[in-house]
Amino acid sequence: MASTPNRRTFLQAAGATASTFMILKAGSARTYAANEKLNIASIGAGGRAAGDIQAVASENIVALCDVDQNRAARMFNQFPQAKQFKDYRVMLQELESQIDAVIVGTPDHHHFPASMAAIRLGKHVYCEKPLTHSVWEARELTAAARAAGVATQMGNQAQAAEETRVVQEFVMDNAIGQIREAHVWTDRPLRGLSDVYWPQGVSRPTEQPAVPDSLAWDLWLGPAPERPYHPDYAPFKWRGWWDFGTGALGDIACHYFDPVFRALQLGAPSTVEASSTQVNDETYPLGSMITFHFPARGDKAALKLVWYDGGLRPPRPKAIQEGDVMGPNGILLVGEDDAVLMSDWTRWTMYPEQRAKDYGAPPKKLERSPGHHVEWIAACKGGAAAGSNFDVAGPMTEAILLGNVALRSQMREPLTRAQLEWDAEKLTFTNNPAANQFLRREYRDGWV
Ligand SMILES: NC(=O)C1=CN([C@@H]2O[C@H](COP(=O)(O)OP(=O)(O)OC[C@H]3O[C@@H](n4cnc5c(N)ncnc54)[C@H](OP(=O)(O)O)[C@@H]3O)[C@@H](O)[C@H]2O)C=CC1
Ligand SMILES: O=C1CO[C@H](CO)[C@@H](O)[C@@H]1O
Repeated sequence: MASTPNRRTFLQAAGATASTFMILKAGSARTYAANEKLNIASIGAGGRAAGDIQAVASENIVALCDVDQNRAARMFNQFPQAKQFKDYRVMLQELESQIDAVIVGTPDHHHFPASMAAIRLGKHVYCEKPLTHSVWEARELTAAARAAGVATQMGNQAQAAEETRVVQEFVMDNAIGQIREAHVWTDRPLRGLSDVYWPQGVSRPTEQPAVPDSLAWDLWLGPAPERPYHPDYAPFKWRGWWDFGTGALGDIACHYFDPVFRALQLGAPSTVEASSTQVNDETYPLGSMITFHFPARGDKAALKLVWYDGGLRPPRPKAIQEGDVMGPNGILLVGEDDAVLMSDWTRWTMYPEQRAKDYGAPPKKLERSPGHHVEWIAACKGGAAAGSNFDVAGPMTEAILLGNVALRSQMREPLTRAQLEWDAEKLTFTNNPAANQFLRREYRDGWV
């Protein structure tokens, strides 16, 4: 099933920004016959992208694009009929009329250019988390997807899980009373006490090893400023570098903030403030704490949400006895009378134990998901919007990435430890204009 010409809803004016070319043809959505399959292209075929491709393999996988032929080899072999590319710009141009939907499973610095290129052609998009690299990009991409009327999903798969429904039902049932405080923590970028997932708090390597034969380094860099190849960037370790990744916060918060945002119906924060170990211009710090304040919403009280990474954790609440595990990653909602709900991301548990026994389980009120990728495929075929469509994922990504702006602002005198006041409507910090420079980034020519 290929896109019909009237599925192409955008005309890109040269040099225009996303918000300047929202041209959507009425009635452009097409209908799908029963059992008709989507034609899907994937940008990224190794790493996480391989998992995303497998998850939609019941559709037609028509094209695979990866800058590293070795890492893509497994998917290339599994889908021999798929056309192979190294440059997604070329792929989208050549196969425009044969593609319905696109997966973006690249490192974070490509999420916006790749997703935006697909949306401009009227393609449905599944983009890995975090939705974008900068706050501005999240706003632009969300607006573009909405205007194009394409089906979208961000890759925070736990949004579809049973446990994410359960915590919402706990809160709907007022199980621990009004929630004014929440804490979210991760071990990233550390792996235990003596290992790391990826480097942070380091400076740029000076050695210049040869680029592996299988890797198109300039395409890997894409929109990011030019620099020599180093294995400390690709694969996987790009997460800790400002130019490529979004640090521990960008890596994990799209998973762990999601149930908090859903259960407590959070939108934009009113303030954000960071405290961390040393920050430099190359990498995110080794450890940080970021505090977000959210205003009251309907019957829900104002909320303080604190993020911890690099192995930092919140103080143990009274309700959780010493000896009870507060693992390397977790989420804590603090209610009234010392009651809390805590998750290790697989299961939510209420404390104190006796209160949990007396309460039991919350009434089942929410519809269950058929699966995260299944939701997106159904939405592409005209079904309901997926749970992390960009209207949901975009605003949460914006809020999360504000934390990185607060972190980076610490480097600039006189911004040290400033509490940044956020005007979401105007996409600007009102009390600290110097911080606004970190809301967006520059791109190399030819990418956005
Ligand atoms: N939802 C989830 O549970 C998970 C999500 N993720 C997300 O998935 C994304 C990818 O992460 P991860 O798989 O660890 O990263 P990798 O570094 O392994 O990159 C994934 C693949 O994309 C390729 N790639 C890199 N740049 C391009 C490009 N310009 N065009 C096409 N392909 C490209 C990589 O090639 P190369 O080997 O050369 O880099 C690699 O094969 C991230 O956004 C991450 O946050 C990651 C893990 C789990
Ligand atoms: O879920 C995940 C598992 O860990 C990876 C490394 O931190 C993340 O990128 C990914 O989103």
